[in-house]
Amino acid sequence: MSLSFRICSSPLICRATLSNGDNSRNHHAIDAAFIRRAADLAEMSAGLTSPHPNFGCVIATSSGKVAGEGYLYAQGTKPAEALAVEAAGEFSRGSTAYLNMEPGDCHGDHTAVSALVQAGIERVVVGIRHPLQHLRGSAIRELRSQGIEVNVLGEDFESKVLEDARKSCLLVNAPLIHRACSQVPFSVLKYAMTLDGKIAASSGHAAWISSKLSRTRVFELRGGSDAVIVGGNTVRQDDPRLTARHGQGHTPTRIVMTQSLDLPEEANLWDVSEVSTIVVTQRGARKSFQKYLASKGVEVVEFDMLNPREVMEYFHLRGYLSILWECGGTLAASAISSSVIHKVVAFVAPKIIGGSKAPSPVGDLGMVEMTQALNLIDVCYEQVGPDMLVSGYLQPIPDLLPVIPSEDATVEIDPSVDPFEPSIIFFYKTWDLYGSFSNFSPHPIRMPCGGENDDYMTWSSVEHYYQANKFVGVENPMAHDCVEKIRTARSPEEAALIGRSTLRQKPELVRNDWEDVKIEVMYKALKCKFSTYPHLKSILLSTVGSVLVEASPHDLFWGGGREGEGLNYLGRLLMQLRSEYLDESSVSAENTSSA
Ligand SMILES: NC(=O)C1=CN([C@@H]2O[C@H](COP(=O)(O)OP(=O)(O)OC[C@H]3O[C@@H](n4cnc5c(N)ncnc54)[C@H](OP(=O)(O)O)[C@@H]3O)[C@@H](O)[C@H]2O)C=CC1
Ligand SMILES: Nc1c(N[C@@H]2O[C@H](COP(=O)(O)O)[C@@H](O)[C@H]2O)[nH]c(=O)[nH]c1=O
Repeated sequence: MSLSFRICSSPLICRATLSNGDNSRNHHAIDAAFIRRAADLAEMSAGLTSPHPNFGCVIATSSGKVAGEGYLYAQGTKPAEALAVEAAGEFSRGSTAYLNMEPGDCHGDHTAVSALVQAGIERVVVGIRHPLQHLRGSAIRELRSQGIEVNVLGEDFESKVLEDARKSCLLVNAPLIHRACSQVPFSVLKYAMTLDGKIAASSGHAAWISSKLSRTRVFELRGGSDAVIVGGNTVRQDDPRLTARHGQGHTPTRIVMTQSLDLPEEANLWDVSEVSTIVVTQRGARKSFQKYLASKGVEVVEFDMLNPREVMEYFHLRGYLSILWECGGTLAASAISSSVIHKVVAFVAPKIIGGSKAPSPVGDLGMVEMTQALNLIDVCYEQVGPDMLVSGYLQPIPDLLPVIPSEDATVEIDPSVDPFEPSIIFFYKTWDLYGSFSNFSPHPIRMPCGGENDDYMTWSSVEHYYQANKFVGVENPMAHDCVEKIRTARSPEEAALIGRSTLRQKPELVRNDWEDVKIEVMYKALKCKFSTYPHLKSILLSTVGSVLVEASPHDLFWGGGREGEGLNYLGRLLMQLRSEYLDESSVSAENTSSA
């Protein structure tokens, strides 16, 4: 079965026609086709302004007619959903709205949600949930609370055709999804090469390999990126402009990566009258040239270790979502080796230039056998004028299902958690609302000291017990001293300080099996604490259904990390304990009722 669209302008009544005439039975195919259309619309907003989430919306009537469409023009402009219902007018009432992605903003009068509600939309189909943790699920909940049926692909129903449609939604917002899941911007390596695999002649001359049409596509790619990056050699060789001459809004920042800072005094990139340029270099490189660049308005950023990963982490922190790499093979190889390149876009021109010294798109990666070659995924082929455009991903788009902070395994640990709409309780400092979950909370526990005699001792906090256990059982008087120092430490902070610094400075005092037993040690201490203090157990049980996350930005093992990158083992152990207490109480309730 095939589905075809005719897009009309005003009055925007278009038709999605099922070729076999049956438009009632195959709902999945219809939903999938409209969602793909919403993703195509979303794609249109890429590059009109600085990259932002791309939103598209299709309003379809119950008979499968497209009544209205819209896409977000730029951040702060009318939501795609509002544009679509406006276009659909009275046809919105009772219709279905197809959204490539859950809207972020759902409170107030001029949001996507209010537009859909006020227009009388009956059903909303969402391609993917919003990838950012703090926004995910809110709009869906709000729509449902207003009585609108909401279906999310992959959650409410699954099929191959819907999975493909969902993928198009992931792809159209790949940079945002990467931002939500990793510490680097989404990076695309683009190059133009001859049929014999050269990106320039042996002389270094490269203007031009690809056709004018292909180069226009490059302008569009630039327009959809936050920044374009090249290496020092490309600046010396090509004197590029790297502007997005596609006639529309956004122009990306230009970035030059150079170790030597041995760059020409006159270069197109030093003209920052329309677009800015940032030069990233090794700390201390050519200070006088740095001053010269600064006088031209070029920003220079020094790095202790100039490498693609450090540079990408830096631009991630500066808020960059997507980067287009237009460098030569030397820097490209370094970037691929550092795993910062996610997608490759190659224009292959039907030309042969030859030359054993002519540069190729990717320098040495240290591979010696074809079995080591990197295989692209989701490869696309497209003819652009005389050239062939081959693109594909070096790394898959991270999937968003199911979404639990820090670890998908949370649901396995605690089945009471809804994998799709987890409510999250963060705890960290002892004075916070759930501060008693912290290991630093002032709740002494009585536990065996772990030595040979296994006498019970009182530990001022879980932290005291946990830190001391690093050195328990080690046949060294200094280890015994350390345990005692930690046990008598005046605060959990002091206990942590002694434990952590001794582990770093005198690793020989740490028990050999520490890495294997530390989770068990923590679990026992937590179990003792929550069993000793009934009111703490009640607080823990009151959180049923919520994900517990220790909001430590530094501790990526016990805590959830700054952006959910931590393993959150403390949160996980507390959820496990909660689950066990729940099981115990349901067993005792059963016993009481059967007695
Ligand atoms: N057809 C096409 O699509 C393209 C063709 N070209 C052509 O390629 C040739 C240049 O290729 P190439 O020499 O590989 O140029 P690159 O753009 O890869 O520049 C390499 C330079 O990048 C800088 N650099 C900074 N950090 C690193 C790092 N960690 N690893 C590697 N490099 C780093 C260094 O600059 P420094 O020496 O200043 O310290 C290095 O010399 C030119 O002939 C150009 O015309 C270039 C781009 C695209
Ligand atoms: N030679 C070559 C490309 N080269 C890339 O384009 C840069 C020049 O950009 P600009 O100065 O803005 O026109 C150059 O430094 C290099 O990064 N690109 C292509 O699409 N096709 C080509 O054939």
